[in-house]
Amino acid sequence: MAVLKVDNLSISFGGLKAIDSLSFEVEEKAIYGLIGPNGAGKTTVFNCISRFYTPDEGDIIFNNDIDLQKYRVHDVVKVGLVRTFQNVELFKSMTVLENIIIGQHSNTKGGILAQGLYLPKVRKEEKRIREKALGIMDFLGIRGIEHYPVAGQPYGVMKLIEIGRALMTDPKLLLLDEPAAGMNSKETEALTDLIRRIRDEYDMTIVLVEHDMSLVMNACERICVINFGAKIAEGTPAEIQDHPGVQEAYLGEEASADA
Ligand SMILES: Nc1ncnc2c1ncn2[C@@H]1O[C@H](COP(=O)(O)OP(=O)(O)OP(=O)(O)O)[C@@H](O)[C@H]1O
Repeated sequence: MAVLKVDNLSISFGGLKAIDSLSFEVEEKAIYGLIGPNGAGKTTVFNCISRFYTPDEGDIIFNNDIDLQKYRVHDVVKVGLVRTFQNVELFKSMTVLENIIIGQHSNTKGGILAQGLYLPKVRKEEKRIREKALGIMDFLGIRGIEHYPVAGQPYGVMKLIEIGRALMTDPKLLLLDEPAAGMNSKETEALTDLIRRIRDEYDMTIVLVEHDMSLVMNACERICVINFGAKIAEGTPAEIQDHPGVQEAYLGEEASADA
């Protein structure tokens, strides 16, 4: 079953067609990569799926029959879709644990009155949330820093905290925007393994945008390549590596960088 279906998606900014009739499907429990040269439109696709942008044309169907365009940006998490950002978006003066717990905000049980009176069920709920966050920190290998502020943490750790916050929402689909950016090769290797473990242990589907080809080729089972907002190839990592159109798109990028 396709957990995400992007059908004929287009969006323009002024005269620029950032996404051009793009279609792709992501099977349940897949790790799916969306790649392409700088400015190809990858983050724009994520922004359309997660409702930051409203496309000019096309459909985005989640979990078989949920039309995501009927949801507002802060409601998509309730249907099981969550994303991380290219530039880490965290509350830097708050602690690591507080940042992770914020992810649970949409799923908290207990009404305003119960919370205001701090009734036993609210205390029990807080304990449950705290234990869940600490369990996620254990899983991510960042236990022990829960009471430190996020500011001052290494960039690679901040990326993990952002993933932890996303996991708190029990997503069915996780969108990772450049999870390896700013990581060294050892951290990227560990992240590749972690992405697979997240899929397996949390039983979810992952779509990632990434420039680091070692992560893309080792973590993803299927890859969609876009350039100038349009799909130029789709297939397994081996098929994508051998695809002449893909090599050309990336070589074009190198040539313009050299100029
Ligand atoms: N809000 C916006 N207003 C105007 N143009 C935009 C907007 N968002 C994206 N674009 C343009 O759309 C195109 C695609 O941008 P996008 O950020 O999606 O590319 P990308 O593939 O994610 O790039 P990179 O790999 O460099 O992050 C670019 O030309 C960008 O300048």
